[in-house]
Amino acid sequence: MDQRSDSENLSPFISDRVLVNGKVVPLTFTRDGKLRWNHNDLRCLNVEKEALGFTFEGSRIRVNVVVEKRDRILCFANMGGIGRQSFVFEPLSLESLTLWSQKLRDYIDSLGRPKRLLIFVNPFGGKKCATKIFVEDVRPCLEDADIQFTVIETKHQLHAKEVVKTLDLSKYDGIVCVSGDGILVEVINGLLEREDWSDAIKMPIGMVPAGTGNGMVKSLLDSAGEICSPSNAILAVIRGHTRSLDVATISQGKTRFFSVLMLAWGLIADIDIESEKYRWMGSARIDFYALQRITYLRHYNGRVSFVPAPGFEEYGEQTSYSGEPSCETSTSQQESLNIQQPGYLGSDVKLENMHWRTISGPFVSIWLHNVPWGSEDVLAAPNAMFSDGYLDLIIVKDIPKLSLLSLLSKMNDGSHVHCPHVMYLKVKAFVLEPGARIDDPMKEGIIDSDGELLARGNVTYKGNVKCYMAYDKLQITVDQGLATLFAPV
Ligand SMILES: Nc1ncnc2c1ncn2[C@@H]1O[C@H](COP(=O)(O)OP(=O)(O)OP(=O)(O)O)[C@@H](O)[C@H]1O
Repeated sequence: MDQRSDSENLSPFISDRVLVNGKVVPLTFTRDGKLRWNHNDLRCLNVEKEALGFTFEGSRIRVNVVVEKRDRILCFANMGGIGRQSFVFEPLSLESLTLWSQKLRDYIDSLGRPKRLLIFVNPFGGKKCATKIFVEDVRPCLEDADIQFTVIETKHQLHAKEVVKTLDLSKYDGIVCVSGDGILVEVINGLLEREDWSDAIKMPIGMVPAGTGNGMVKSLLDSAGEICSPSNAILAVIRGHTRSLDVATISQGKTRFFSVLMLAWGLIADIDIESEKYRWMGSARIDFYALQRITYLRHYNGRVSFVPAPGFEEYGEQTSYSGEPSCETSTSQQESLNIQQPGYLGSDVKLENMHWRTISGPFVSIWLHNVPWGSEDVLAAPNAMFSDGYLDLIIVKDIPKLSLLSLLSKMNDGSHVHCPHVMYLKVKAFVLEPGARIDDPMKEGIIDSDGELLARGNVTYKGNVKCYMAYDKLQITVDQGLATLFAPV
């Protein structure tokens, strides 16, 4: 809260007569960060909220401003809800010009905004329009804000992760992903696989929606009441506010995968991954394949164990920690990704000292979520919080097909969690022991984390993507607020 009195706030950094639109007017820059001038009527510009930066044009200063479209008078570019404008003034002497630029620079610097960004653009993500989004929505704002940036267009899967693992992080104040959630996950994994992971993971990461799901950036913008658009997303980066984000470590033997969005096994994973073969249908592929999966509903044997958050202890049966998953079975699909890393090993909490509960299958779906939105129109876990140190667990065991259909249709507003066939709780740690299908014990399932194929069992989806882990017991722990994201306030 601003402790300063009104008179302190209104005392000027600088007050002077300047030229605005050919007319000499008094202009004041007060300590509350507002520029005030009188041009026919009293005008006020909140530098922190509205100004991206300023540039010189000879003896004039151009303050580059963003305004919501409904407020705009003049707009140079249509940015989906946001317009770019500028306020130009001309100090009457060289000394005055120097003083104005110094005061504005000092104020903007005091806001802690990033000055140098590394930007990944994934031309392959979503509708393949990341490059267009970068050129039309992102770059003009960065230029207005006078931010230096280096752009890397990702060339293949794991390219962003490779870059981040060896990057000289001292050259940047943040990393921005113009992509879907996949590049974010690669960046997080790259940072945590570095030897200097404990410093590296403090690097703020920004997201600009250019993928299919965009669950993370939707969660960030929605939590601030903003629509999920590239312009709102890049403004959050430029303004430089951050929030911390829980990171889940999924481990199996010595293999680790760091997840920030979700883990799914059963129905959701099957729909997410297997519907890839209908990618030619566009976004309709998910609905089409979901219908197919409900019609021929699969039930999986298996077991989940978890440490419930306070208030959720009534779920499941009491059990004890069954020990770390050690996976001997290295499948051929997993080998190239199952590499020992020198980085972060996961939380060092004493899992054996915690109070474990367990639920046995058959299951229709197991879904763990770190943030509320799974994609722009799926509010998967309405109570999930960015840094509460817990994952939201959504379990569906048995359910009539019609109820399941209605449940899926309720996911766009999060009301599916109130369905009587759904268990919805928060957990601190989690163990998954995935089994085979009830109807055909020769067939197993898929484990999906953050849109990546984490593991696949026998005789299921045959995509040519390699898996990180074997279809076997795996464990998940949560590190509260380990990562940092640029976020609107
Ligand atoms: N040039 C490229 N060609 C092919 N794949 C790429 C390329 N660059 C990155 N990738 C891979 O594309 C995958 C998907 O990327 P991204 O997450 O940006 O989009 P998406 O899957 O459409 O969106 P979302 O994850 O939000 O659903 C990532 O796994 C990434 O490694």
